[in-house]
Amino acid sequence: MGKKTTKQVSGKARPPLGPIVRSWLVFYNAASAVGWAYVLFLFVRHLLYTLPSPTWYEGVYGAVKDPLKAFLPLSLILEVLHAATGLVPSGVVPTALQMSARVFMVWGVAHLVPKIQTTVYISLFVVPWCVAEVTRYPYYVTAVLGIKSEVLLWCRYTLFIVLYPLGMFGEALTMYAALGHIKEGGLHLAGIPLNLQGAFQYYYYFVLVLLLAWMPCWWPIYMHMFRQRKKALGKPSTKDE
Ligand SMILES: CCCCCCCCCCCCC[C@@H](O)CC(=O)SCCNC(=O)CCNC(=O)[C@H](O)C(C)(C)COP(=O)(O)OP(=O)(O)OC[C@H]1O[C@@H](n2cnc3c(N)ncnc32)[C@H](O)[C@@H]1OP(=O)(O)O
Repeated sequence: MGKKTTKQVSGKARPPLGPIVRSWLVFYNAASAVGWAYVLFLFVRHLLYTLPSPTWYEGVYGAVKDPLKAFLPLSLILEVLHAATGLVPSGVVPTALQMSARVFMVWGVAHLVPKIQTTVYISLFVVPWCVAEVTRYPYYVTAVLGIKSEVLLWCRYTLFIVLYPLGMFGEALTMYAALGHIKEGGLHLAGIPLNLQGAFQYYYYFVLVLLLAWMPCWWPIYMHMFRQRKKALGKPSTKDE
């Protein structure tokens, strides 16, 4: 009833954000941007220390693992909570799939399978994650504050076209390579080898099923991003909705 609403990329009309929600989202998005920028910084610093060595990639996981292990599970919970409570108009399912996929890659694959940590595959997904997030979160900060930044808007809804397939293939290759090590009994928890004769032998099948699920789960999210892009960067509609 005469309530002021704004219509945005999500296509959902929603009332303007209150000061507490706005402040929280600015804080959360700014902190996330800093977190991802820090991971990218650790990666670049590692490159500067190790290049042109042909084995530069071996220490990448060691360089970036601590912040990733700490803040990815927290951001999974918060992003899903934001979407589920309507604080942000994101879909709960794509958000939950996207974030749990990342937590799984770090904790369920890289952490548990030490032999995978020194492979080049780690860089194939960590770099696309970082590049996507150092533009996505600053874009959200400007969106929440009502600031228009054409550059951030363009980056948020364009870079994913390349980064998403790259990240997905990096993740899939990592899982595929990890399967071989898991079969050989290369599953470790806190440095202790896990007994593959016991319940942990099922972990091989668990990772295999997820690897097979990656493609069908990834494609709808990628298509979702193209729809968002069309709404964000497409020609403005002349129709008044
Ligand atoms: C053990 C279980 C494991 C299960 C795994 C199952 C398999 C899953 C396979 C998945 C494959 C994943 C591959 C992937 O990991 C590879 C990569 O990520 S590579 C790097 C490139 N990636 C990206 O660019 C994607 C980054 N992620 C996202 O964009 C989101 O997570 C996603 C859910 C995919 C899409 O987000 P969303 O729907 O929210 O789109 P929008 O950004 O357009 O937002 C819509 C509106 O909501 C507002 N919004 C959203 N978040 C915020 C926020 N934090 N603060 C403020 N506002 C926010 C946004 O502004 C839009 O608002 P409006 O409509 O008003 O304009």
